[in-house]
Amino acid sequence: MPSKKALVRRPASSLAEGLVTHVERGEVDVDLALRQWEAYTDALRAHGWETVEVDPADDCPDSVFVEDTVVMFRNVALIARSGAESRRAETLGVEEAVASLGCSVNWVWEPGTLDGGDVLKIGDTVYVGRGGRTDAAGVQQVRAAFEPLGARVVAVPVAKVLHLKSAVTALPDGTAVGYVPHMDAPSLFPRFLPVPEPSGAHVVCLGGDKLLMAASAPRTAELYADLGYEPVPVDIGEFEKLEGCVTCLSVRLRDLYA
Ligand SMILES: NC(=O)NCCC[C@H](N)C(=O)O
Repeated sequence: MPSKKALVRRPASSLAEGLVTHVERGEVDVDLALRQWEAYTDALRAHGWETVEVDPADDCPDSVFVEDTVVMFRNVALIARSGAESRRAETLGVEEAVASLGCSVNWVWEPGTLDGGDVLKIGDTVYVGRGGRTDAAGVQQVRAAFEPLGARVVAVPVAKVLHLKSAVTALPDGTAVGYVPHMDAPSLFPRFLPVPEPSGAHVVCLGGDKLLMAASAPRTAELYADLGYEPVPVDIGEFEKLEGCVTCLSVRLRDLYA
């Protein structure tokens, strides 16, 4: 039976110093961010996900964006090596967490770089964004780690946004959903639905027809509802100021052995 666990990591007290690359820095309210994070994790639990907290890392401002530190394929965890040097120390607690859940653990090795936000899985196809955080060696290491397990890795150029998944994710039926002005190569996705808002392109499939998504994309929520999905909106405004989105606040573990 598939597992329904999700790694999450409490926001660091230093959250307000998180990186910004493609947006202007806005003031982050850390208390509000904590309340938004709690509501986000409540939404996961309300839909049957057991949340597993990685130990907090107060000296790593971006550590709440746990998705960037590890990529799962089946029960194999590939520990990332961020293209942002200031984020590299985040992986320590994550290694411990995935190992204690019984995952087989691999690492992206120097000089390769990879952020988990650049990896989008649709079935056995693993799209890897090659952009500001993930380099060619990182893409190659994803191939080496996952293709022997049956994955097909497709490299996708990413120049306009932080990560591949800043611009495109996927619905439960495998349709890619993306905000075209932020994409470099939409034609790489064989089944593709354009959405009208940047944050509408970010969905976390909660199970069945439920889609966790940002409250900042009401028109896209209407589009999904009209297609028979049930949007579950959460306000993650403080994380959006740091280029975060709903996907980056958790890592779902759906194929654990135990
Ligand atoms: N996967 C993601 O979308 N991660 C967001 C990371 C935001 C963080 N401030 C960063 O620049 O690394």
